[in-house]
Amino acid sequence: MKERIEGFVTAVHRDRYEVYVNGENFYARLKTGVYYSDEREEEFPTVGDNVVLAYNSTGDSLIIKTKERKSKFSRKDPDIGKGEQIIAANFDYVFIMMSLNFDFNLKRLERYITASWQSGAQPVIVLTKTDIAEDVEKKVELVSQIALGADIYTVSTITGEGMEPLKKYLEPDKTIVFLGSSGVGKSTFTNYLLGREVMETAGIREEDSKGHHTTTHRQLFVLDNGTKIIDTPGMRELGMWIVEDGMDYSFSDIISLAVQCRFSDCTHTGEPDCAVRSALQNGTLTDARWKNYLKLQRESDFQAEKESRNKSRESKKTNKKMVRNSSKVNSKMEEW
Ligand SMILES: Nc1nc2c(ncn2[C@@H]2O[C@H](COP(=O)(O)OP(=O)(O)OP(=O)(O)O)[C@@H](O)[C@H]2O)c(=O)[nH]1
Ligand SMILES: [Zn+2]
Repeated sequence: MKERIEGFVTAVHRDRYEVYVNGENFYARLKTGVYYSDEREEEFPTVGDNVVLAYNSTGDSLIIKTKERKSKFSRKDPDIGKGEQIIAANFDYVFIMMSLNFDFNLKRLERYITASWQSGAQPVIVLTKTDIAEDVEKKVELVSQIALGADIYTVSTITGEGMEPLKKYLEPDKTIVFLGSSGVGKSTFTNYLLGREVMETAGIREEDSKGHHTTTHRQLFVLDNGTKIIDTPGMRELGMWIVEDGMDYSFSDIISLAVQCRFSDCTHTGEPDCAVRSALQNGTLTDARWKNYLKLQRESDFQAEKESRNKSRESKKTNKKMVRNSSKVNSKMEEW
């Protein structure tokens, strides 16, 4: 019998995964019987996922299980029946990066913050390019009004100003993802953390199905001290989806309250130490706003239920389609 080991996914390619186990990166494939059966028991792994493998010393190992995720970013994808495409998993902090000059936009920031709380991780707001920005103090004040529960930092990766305090997030066993528009300085920031190595050179060469060599990029870095950094093209696209989709993300205040409740599954209907109820009592959260939020939730629950009904009806068809789509998504990542 093959040896069973655990590791985490550092890159997703067309039909191969890079998995990191005890300081070593190697290739693995999904075990067909587990991942491609009609009653697919396991979620397809994504970057950051902890997986169980049947180790093979002479070739690709086989991934036999995707372990439960503590956090995830996903995107509803109408093309795949069940409709969820997981972008990244198991991160602790979402560094929401926004530039203090041309890119500064509070509405967008609010969406990023809400999406980050919903992912199950902690948002950290990093306002970049202080060296070329104006009215920094005023902008920070505006951000603090919508950032409830998230810490705010201002940095310049060019001068190094403000970078020191962020080092406290770089703990071993913590994982960080970056969320932000193109050009705000995510790569520059990552290179700074990596000691100014050039990210581009971290690419690896892989042979695609037609025998062509394609250069792909690292999707998860491990810093010397063990901190993991996820930087996938999917995260870059996610930023755009969050901005473009029709969902109302303007309830970041309520979501940041809810994560402060004593119980993580608090229903805010009478549990002790409920941050939502106490905000309603002291007036920091108005009744009207709370009711509005509940209404929105009911609507999205109804939507989700409808989707799952449709899904079970089309279960068989969907499963086959999902397999096709997942390889499409992966190949899209490679093109980046
Ligand atoms: N003045 C100034 N420029 C910066 C700073 N950080 C990044 N830049 C510049 O901003 C530009 C974009 O930076 P990137 O790090 O590539 O931005 P990105 O967020 O990774 O962008 P994408 O790769 O498109 O997602 C580059 O020209 C950087 O040199 C900063 O703190 N101050
Ligand atoms: Zn509560």
